[in-house]
Amino acid sequence: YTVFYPLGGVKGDILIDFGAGPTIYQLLSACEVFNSIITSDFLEQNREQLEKWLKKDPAALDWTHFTKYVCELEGNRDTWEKKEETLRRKITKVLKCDALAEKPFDVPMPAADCLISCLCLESPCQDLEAYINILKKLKELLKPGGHIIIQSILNCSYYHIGNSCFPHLSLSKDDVEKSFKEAGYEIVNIKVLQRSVISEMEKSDSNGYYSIHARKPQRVRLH
Ligand SMILES: C[S@@+](CC[C@H](N)C(=O)[O-])C[C@H]1O[C@@H](n2cnc3c(N)ncnc32)[C@H](O)[C@@H]1O
Repeated sequence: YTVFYPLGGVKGDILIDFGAGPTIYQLLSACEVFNSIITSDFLEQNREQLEKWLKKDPAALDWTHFTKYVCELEGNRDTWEKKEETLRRKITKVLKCDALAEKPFDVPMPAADCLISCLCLESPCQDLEAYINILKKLKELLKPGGHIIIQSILNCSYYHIGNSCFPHLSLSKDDVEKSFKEAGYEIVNIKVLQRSVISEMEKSDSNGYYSIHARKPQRVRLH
């Protein structure tokens, strides 16, 4: 939440959320500073969950706990209903995305001011080359000078949800920084938070979180 205006200065017209899963928590601050939000996920069942939340379907996931918390961080817990309404109004599309496809979206996309992606890219990417490749493809979705904000976990090779175990590309902070540079971004900031609880390692072997904010250069560099 500190990345977005007024604290971090990031704002604009169009925001893309890549690989949102069934979740909206990552858009709760952003919805105040973007006019239009395109959210997306690879799986149909996740996109259905997002549509349910948008339609206020009684079977939709309940995000009110998260909304109240974000409002509290922003200084006014009482405005949570207004914030949910703002977010519902600003999400204009729920699209299918695929990090491994030649084009991440199979429909024409408007150039975005910002793209965010949380806990997503390391699952489909099998190696560093694939991670750099998707970063390059995501850059094509941005306006010159556009922002990219990726948040995920570090040095993680697997994670469990319920009885399922998911593979995960294990990246160090150094790998992340090198990949963004290799993909042609200008890094604004990278933050790392070490994992404080080292119990429950059977659920995931990650040792921390990273959050990187980078920009597509304004102009193509001529070598
Ligand atoms: C751990 S979830 C993260 C969801 C959400 N962004 C969050 O922060 O909770 C990983 C997401 O990656 C998506 N995913 C898996 N393969 C993908 C692919 N090839 N392209 C894009 N997203 C993919 C999954 O559908 C899933 O929603």
